Amino acid sequence: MLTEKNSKRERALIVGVKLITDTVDIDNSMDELEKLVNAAGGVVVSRIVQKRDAIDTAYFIGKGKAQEIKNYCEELDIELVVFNDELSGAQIRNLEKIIDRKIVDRTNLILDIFANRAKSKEGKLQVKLAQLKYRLPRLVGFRDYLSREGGGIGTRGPGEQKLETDRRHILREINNIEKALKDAEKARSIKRKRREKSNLPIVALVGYTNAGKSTLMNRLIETDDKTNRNKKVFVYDMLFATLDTSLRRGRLPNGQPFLITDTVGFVSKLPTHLIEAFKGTLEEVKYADLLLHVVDASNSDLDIQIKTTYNILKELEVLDKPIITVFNKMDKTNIEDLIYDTRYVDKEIFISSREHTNLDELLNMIEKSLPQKYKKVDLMIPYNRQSLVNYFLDNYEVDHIEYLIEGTRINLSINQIDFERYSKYISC
Ligand SMILES: Nc1nc2c(ncn2[C@@H]2O[C@H](COP(=O)(O)OP(=O)(O)OP(=O)(O)O)[C@@H](O)[C@H]2O)c(=O)[nH]1
Ligand SMILES: [Mg+2]
Repeated sequence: MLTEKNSKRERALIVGVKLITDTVDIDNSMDELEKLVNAAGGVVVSRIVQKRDAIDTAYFIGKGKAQEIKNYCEELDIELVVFNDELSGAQIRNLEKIIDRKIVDRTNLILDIFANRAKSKEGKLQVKLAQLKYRLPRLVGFRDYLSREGGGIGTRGPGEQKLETDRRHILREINNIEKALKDAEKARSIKRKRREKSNLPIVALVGYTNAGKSTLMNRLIETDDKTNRNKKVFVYDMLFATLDTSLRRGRLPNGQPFLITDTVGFVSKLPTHLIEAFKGTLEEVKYADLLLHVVDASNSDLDIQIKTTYNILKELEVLDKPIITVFNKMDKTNIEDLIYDTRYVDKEIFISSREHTNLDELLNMIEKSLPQKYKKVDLMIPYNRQSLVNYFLDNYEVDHIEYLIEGTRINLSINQIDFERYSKYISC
C-alpha cells in the first residue's frame, strides 16, 4: 500500500472523536488532519473515529480505546498517534503510558508544520513563541517523548533541551521573544508608513489554507505591466504553503494601480497561541481597504472554511471592511452544488484562478468596492511650480513623467484632497 517514498516517512494513526453534540463533518475534519500529517512529513496508515457522549478527562478517548489503539500500533507498525483535538498534558502522559508511542495533538501538529516552514526571522519567532506557550503547561507530559531518540513530528522547533530546563527559564524566553517581536512590529510600522505615502489602495487576500490565495495573487499581479518588480509568490498543493505576508502591485481596469497582500492561510481549530503570535503579521490586513475572502469551492465543507475565516477576521477586528467572498476552483465544481451559510457572505463571485475564469469580472468588482479615494490624472505643471513635481514624486507612485517646453507633464493617481487642490493643473 505504501510507496517507496512513503516508507521513510513517520507512520501515523489519526484519531478523532465525534461528540453527540458536534455538528462538524467528522470525515472532512479527518481528511484535513491527514493532509496536516502529510504536510508535517508523515504518512497516515489508518484512522479511528470514536463517537462519545463526552470527553474522557484522563484519557480523552477512554482507557479501553487506548488499549485497542496500542494493539493497532503494534500490528501496523505505527510510530505516531495524532489526535484531532487539543489534549491536556495529563491526557498526553496517560495515553503515552498505555499506547507506548509518541502522542501528538492537532495543535502541536500545526505548530510543528509552522516551525518547519517559517523562513523569516519574525515568522520563526512567532512560531517559537506559540510553541513555548503551548508546551509550558504540558512540560511534564512532554518530558517523556522529547527525551526519546529520533525526534520527528511534534518535537521540532525550540531546542528540546531547553524544554527540559525549568519553567522560569521558559518564561524568560517567552518574555525575550515578545520583546523582539515588538521591535519587529516597530520596524514594520515604519515600512508601512513609507508605503502609505505611496497612497495606493490595498487589497488583502485572506482565507482557508490551500484555497488558492497565492494563485489568485499571481493572477492579479499579471495586471500590472511593471512585472519586473513583481515577483510571483509560492503556490503549492500543500497546507500552509504561505507563512509570510508579501506585498505586490496590480492594476485595475481603470488604470489605477493597487497593492495586494497575501497572508498565511487559516485552518479550523487553529491554535489560539498561534493566532495570537501571528497577529503582528496579520495586522497587515487591518490596513487593507478591501478584503478578498478566498474559498475553495471544490471542498465539501464550505461552511468550515467560511466560518473559520470569519471568526479570525472578527478577532482581528476587521469585519467592518468591505469583503468580497471569492469562490475559487470553480473548474472543479458547479455553482448549483455550492451549499453555504449566506449570513457570512455579503458580495460573492465565482472564479477559477487556474483557468483564468471570471477574473475580469473580479477586477471590476474590486474597482467598484475600493473606496474612491484616488483619481487618475494627467497634470501639466509649469516650471515655476517645480516644488509641486517634487511633492508628487515624494508622495505618490508616478506612472509617467515627461519634461516638455511648457512644463512637466505627470501621470499619476492622486487622492481626493490633492485632486481638488491641484485640479487647475489637470490637462485632460
Ligand atoms: N483546480 C484548481 N486548482 C487551483 C485553483 N487555484 C489554486 N489551485 C490549486 O490549489 C493549490 C493551493 O493553491 P495556493 O494558491 O498555494 O493556495 P493558498 O490559499 O495560497 O494556500 P496556503 O498558502 O497554503 O494557505 C495549488 O495546487 C493550486 O494550483 C483553481 O482555480 N482551480
Ligand atoms: Mg499561499
